[in-house]
Formats: sequence, structure tokens, C-alpha cells
Amino acid sequence: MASSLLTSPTMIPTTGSTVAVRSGLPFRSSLLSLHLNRPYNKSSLSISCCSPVSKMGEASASDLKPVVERWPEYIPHKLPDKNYVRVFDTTLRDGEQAPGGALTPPQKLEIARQLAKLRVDIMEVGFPVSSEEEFETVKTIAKTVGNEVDEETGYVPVICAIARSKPEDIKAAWEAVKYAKRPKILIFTSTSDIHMKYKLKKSKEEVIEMAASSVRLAKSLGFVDVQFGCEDGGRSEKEFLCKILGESIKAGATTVNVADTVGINMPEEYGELVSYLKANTPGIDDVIFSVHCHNDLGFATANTIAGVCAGARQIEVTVNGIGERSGNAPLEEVVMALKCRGEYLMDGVYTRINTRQIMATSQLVQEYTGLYVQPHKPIVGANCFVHESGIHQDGILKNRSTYQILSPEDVGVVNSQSSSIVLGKLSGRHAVKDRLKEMGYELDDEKLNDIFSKFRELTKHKKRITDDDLKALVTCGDENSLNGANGKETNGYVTSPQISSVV
Ligand SMILES: CC(=O)SCCNC(=O)CCNC(=O)[C@H](O)C(C)(C)COP(=O)(O)OP(=O)(O)OC[C@H]1O[C@@H](n2cnc3c(N)ncnc32)[C@H](O)[C@@H]1OP(=O)(O)O
Ligand SMILES: CSCCC(=O)C(=O)O
Repeated sequence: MASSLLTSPTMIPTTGSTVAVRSGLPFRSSLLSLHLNRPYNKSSLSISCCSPVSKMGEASASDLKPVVERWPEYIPHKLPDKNYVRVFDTTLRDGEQAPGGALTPPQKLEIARQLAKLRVDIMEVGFPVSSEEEFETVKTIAKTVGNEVDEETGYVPVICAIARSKPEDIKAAWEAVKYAKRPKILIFTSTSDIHMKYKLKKSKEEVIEMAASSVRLAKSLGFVDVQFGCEDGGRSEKEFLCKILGESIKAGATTVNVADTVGINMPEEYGELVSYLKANTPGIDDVIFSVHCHNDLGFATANTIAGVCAGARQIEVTVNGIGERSGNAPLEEVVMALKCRGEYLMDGVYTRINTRQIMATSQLVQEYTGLYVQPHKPIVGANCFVHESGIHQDGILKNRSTYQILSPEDVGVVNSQSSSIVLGKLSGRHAVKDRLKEMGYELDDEKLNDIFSKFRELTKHKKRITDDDLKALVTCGDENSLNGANGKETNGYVTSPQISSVV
């Protein structure tokens, strides 16, 4: 490991959440950051990577003695500090709205438990008025996950249910989530001219009255934590948004959000909208401003970040970005972007997500929804920490920070060095030599060149060259033996028993 990647004990921040101390050894800030989810000493790190990445396997989690800090007190309308960004996960509500993504009640409960391990601040778990089954599922999550207080830290997730601006929805939401230690409601109404005219068929005045009376009803039922959200806020008149948000705050809302429901906004535009609303809405400084972005133009992550830069301090996200149409802002992308660049570019904003649970959560959601991510999906895709081209492999073998800005360990990827390097058509000598060395074959330059040219020949027939293939190249030597007894290939696969058929 390059010594520059090791950080000194003086880097431990004084305000972190969980400080991992590595006894008797130098501290490794990538490991620290896993637990802290707080930026560490700026001067210790250049822009070159998010948290120092090193050769794999240099430190094990068992070397760490965690010193645990208490979870900050949850006050619905107030943050523990100005840079704290609340994570409002809506995988079990907006995420489940993804076509084909429906979940069974036991699956929702298991995902809720996993979201608690991930340490989301708030989980929106369903739409209770929608059906008896949904009502019971939300109630079960409220009664169980919503009461499971982590003894060490005091963490317990807020359990939120969604409701239209309708008394029956709001009452159902209360009856379902009132069992949680921290129940919350998200009441939404449409604010764009298109939605008000064609969907709600209501005037602006009627919509404002619906919003304010709904918030008042929620308060009267017992909700302390009330979020009011503007559906299609991204296409709404700014002045009208200020008015309706102001009225909802006056009625008792503790958080407000403006959703880019149809994913039409661009980052600069959405950031400006948040800035405008923060500057012009009466009472806005006394509540939390939340952002909710969809991905129709591929800007959900960027827009969410733009919202945070403009002063929003709650992000509404889903695991793997699942949701209506092209989905919502992916939790893993926004959280890792904040973790990676929050200190440098965003004045030190941070979340308390346990990023080491990201991969496990992603996989659970993929399995239960049947919505699998593409290999190059940021953060959780199968290719995120894998290299096949020679120049990159060489760099990675010399020092991982040459081509990786994140540590796989940071997001819960257990990656041995060999599994992060795969051999194929574009691989180079360094990677082949290194793999052979791992397998116990030390080759001089002449032998390496010989094996490498056979390796390249083989890549014309196979996409992926395995350890068995390499072994065959070294032990069998000539190309005839590689091509099997009759020297023929079938379907592009080499038929020799010594050459594996994995492509
Ligand atoms: C942007 C979002 O993601 S919002 C959340 C979307 N999620 C879902 O729709 C999933 C759950 N939905 C459901 O189970 C059903 O749609 C239900 C139970 C909510 C309603 O079902 P139905 O009574 O059959 O109505 P349907 O879904 O066909 O139509 C929606 C109605 O809600 C009204 N509505 C929509 N948004 C709102 C709102 N924010 N406030 C008040 N009414 C609203 C519509 O105008 C329409 O009313 P109408 O019947 O008077 O024309
Ligand atoms: C206003 S947030 C709740 C509704 C929603 O999911 C959306 O508008 O995208």
C-alpha cells in the first residue's frame, strides 16, 4: 500500500458519528469514513479520490474497535446541524410504483428492516388508503421496525405513510403509522396548472384550501411530523408554490417538498427553484426543505444534488433508483456523491447512511422486485469495481486510486483483488503476469511474451479468460492443445476440456 494513503490519528473528526479506531496501527481514512459518513480533514485528502483507496485486503474490519456515538435527537422541523442531510427513503412507496415492482407484505417488512440497517432517517413505507393489505403492511412495519430502537446509538427510523389531500387518506395513514415511535405523514397535492386543471379539476384557491385543511386534519389526529408536498412542483408557477407552501407551514407542516414529478427539470433550473422558494416562502426557515426528483431525462441524481446545494436538507430517494417510469433519484448515488464531494463542493454536507449496507440493500431490492440493475449502474452495478482493459488494470495493480474514486468496501462490496481484474481482449501483460503469479506461476519476460501472445489469440474466441484457461496456456503450451483434440471450435467456444466454456 502506498504510504500516502495512510492517514494519521489526528484526522479523526471531533463531531463524527461512529469513529473506528484501529489499535496500534495507522488509521485508514477510507475505513474511518465508512463509519463516520462525515467528511474528514480536508487537507488530508486531495480531489483525486473520495476516500483513500488502497490495495485490497490491507486492513480487516476485525482490526477496528468502534467507538459509537448516539444518534442525534429527531426534531421533525429541525436538524441537528446545518449540514446534516436527512435521508427519506421511498423505496417501499414510490419505488414500489415501478411497473412490475410490486412487493408482498413479508418482502416489504424485510426490506424495511434492511433500510433500518442502512440507517435511513425516514422510510416512507406505503399508501395505507390504497388497500386493506397495504394498510396492514404499513401498520406491521410501524409496530415492528418503527419501534426497534438500536440500544447502542438510540437510532429508530421515522415511519411515514403517504396520503392525498383527502380526509379518508389522512385518517388511514394515522391509523396505520400511529404505532411507530416516530410516525410521519406525507400529504401531497398537485400544484401545476396542468394537474390542477385536468387531474384535480380545481382552482388554485380550492387547492390551497385542500392543502391547508389536510395539514390541519393530520395535526388534529395526532401527527407531530407532517410533510406537505407539491406534486408536479417542477412545472408549477413559483409564486403559487410560495403561497401554498406558506399556507401549509402556517397550518403546521414541519417539512415541505417540491417534487419534479415528471422528471422535466435540469439541475440549474431545479436548484434555482429551490433557492427561490427558500428565499420567498413565508416561514420556510422554520421547516425542513425536501427534494424529490424523477429520472425521465437522467437528471434525478444531479437535480437532487442541485437541490442540496441550494439549501434543501432532506433527500427523497429509492434504492437502485426504482420508481415510476424511469425511476427516482437512487439513494446510493446521491449518498455516495455527498460523501465523496460533500466536503469539497457543498460546504460539508453529510448523511448518516451506513454505506457499507448499500450493496446488501441493493441486492435485496433487486431480488424482491425483480428489477435488476445494469452492470454499469453507478455504485451497485456489477462492473463498478472491475477492470478489463490493460492500462487500467496496470494502474489498479500499482495503486487503486489511479482508476477508482470509491473503495468497494465503502459500499459493502467484498472484492478480492483478483475478482476486480478480469481478463479479456483488451487486457495487458501486467494483469496476465499478476494473475499467473497469484496462481503460482512466476514467468520471465520471454515466457510471459509467449504466453501473452497465446492469451491474445484465445481472446479472439472467448470473451472472458479464466484461471483454468491461463493454466492450460502455461501447462499445455501450443495452440493445438488449446483448441482441443481436433483443433476445432464450436460456436466461438474453444472445445478443449482444459479451456473453460465461461464466456
Ligand atoms: C406522484 C405520485 O407518485 S402519487 C402516488 C401514486 N400512487 C398510487 O397511485 C398508488 C396507490 N393508488 C391507489 O391504490 C389508488 O389509485 C387509490 C386507492 C389511491 C385511488 O383509487 P380510485 O379511487 O380508484 O381512484 P383513481 O386512482 O382511479 O383516481 C385518482 C383520484 O384521486 C384524485 N387525486 C389525485 N391526487 C390527488 C391529491 N393529491 N389530492 C386529492 N385527490 C387527488 C384524482 O383526481 C382522482 O380523483 P377523481 O376520482 O375525483 O377523479
Ligand atoms: C410530492 S411528493 C409525493 C408525490 C410523488 O411521489 C411525486 O410527486 O413524484
